[in-house]
Amino acid sequence: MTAPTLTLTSGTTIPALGLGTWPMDDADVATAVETAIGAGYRLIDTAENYGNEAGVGEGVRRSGIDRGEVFLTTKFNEKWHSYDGVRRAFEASAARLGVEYIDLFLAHWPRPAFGGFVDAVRGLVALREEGLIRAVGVSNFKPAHLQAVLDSGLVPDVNQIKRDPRNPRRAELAFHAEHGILTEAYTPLGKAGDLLAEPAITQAAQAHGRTPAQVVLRWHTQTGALPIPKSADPGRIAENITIFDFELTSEEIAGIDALDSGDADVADSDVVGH
Ligand SMILES: NC(=O)C1=CN([C@@H]2O[C@H](COP(=O)(O)OP(=O)(O)OC[C@H]3O[C@@H](n4cnc5c(N)ncnc54)[C@H](OP(=O)(O)O)[C@@H]3O)[C@@H](O)[C@H]2O)C=CC1
Ligand SMILES: O=C(O)C(=O)[C@@H](O)[C@H](O)C(=O)CO
Repeated sequence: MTAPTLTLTSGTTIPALGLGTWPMDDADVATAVETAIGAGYRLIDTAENYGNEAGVGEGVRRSGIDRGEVFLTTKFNEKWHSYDGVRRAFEASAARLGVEYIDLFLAHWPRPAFGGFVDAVRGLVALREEGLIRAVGVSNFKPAHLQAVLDSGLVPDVNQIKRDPRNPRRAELAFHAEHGILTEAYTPLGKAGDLLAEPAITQAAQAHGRTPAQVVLRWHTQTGALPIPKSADPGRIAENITIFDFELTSEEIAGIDALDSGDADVADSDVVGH
């Protein structure tokens, strides 16, 4: 199954679900990416920090798909947080991936103590204007970090944050929506722990003849986020994208919404990151 597309604020289209690739190494990720593309995935998420961009590029090439058919996302670390640094980060990531352009390039963490994230976004916008990247992204940015970017007249296309039914991040999603920023959800399955045994999820799964993971991923897409589940298993890779042919009811969504722990289990991006 292929995911439908969404349109980003800058006009670029993006598949509505992607494959996460951390912590796969180059060899494992090449196999997973080739499998995922065969299963219909068109969005792959990687990062400089994962050390597997070369494997992602290899998987895309092995799949035989045209470069233009796949939406490649990668992220750069704090050491590149300056206007010119972002260009060098782009050149390094593009070389490892073996591509001429990157679809979505993200500042992986804001690292406010370093003081360069606004300049980094400015550098990303310049790369987008030159056609070297198609969309501008950030990750783990709090609304306050985004506000500093917005105050500089810059609007990222995407903020990738941790999100699952116990951590629905409603305030962040509302802020993103207000400013035309798409929310990507990382760790969307809560790492497939006991979340998947929650009755609100298993009951919906039973009602639709689906798995709990499919229900959680469908919840993400029906509540305004783009999930990037990681799997290295061919069966689960296919399972995770087969979610666009059923619809959760508003009662089922409300039941899953009620799993909100009220105390987001999220790393403090004023302090941690890379
Ligand atoms: N921007 C950031 O700072 C961060 C970004 N990320 C990105 O988000 C991606 C996803 O997040 P991640 O933390 O991996 O967590 P996920 O919530 O995607 O969970 C991944 C785990 O769930 C298992 N799994 C996958 N599908 C299923 C299924 N259908 N049924 C049961 N188990 C399943 C996987 O095992 P198996 O492989 O065996 O299927 C793996 O153990 C990362 O790979 C990375 O690309 C992650 C963390 C931080
Ligand atoms: O997975 C990510 O994107 C992260 O930022 C970290 O959670 C992860 O631990 C990492 O990048 C390790 O290299």
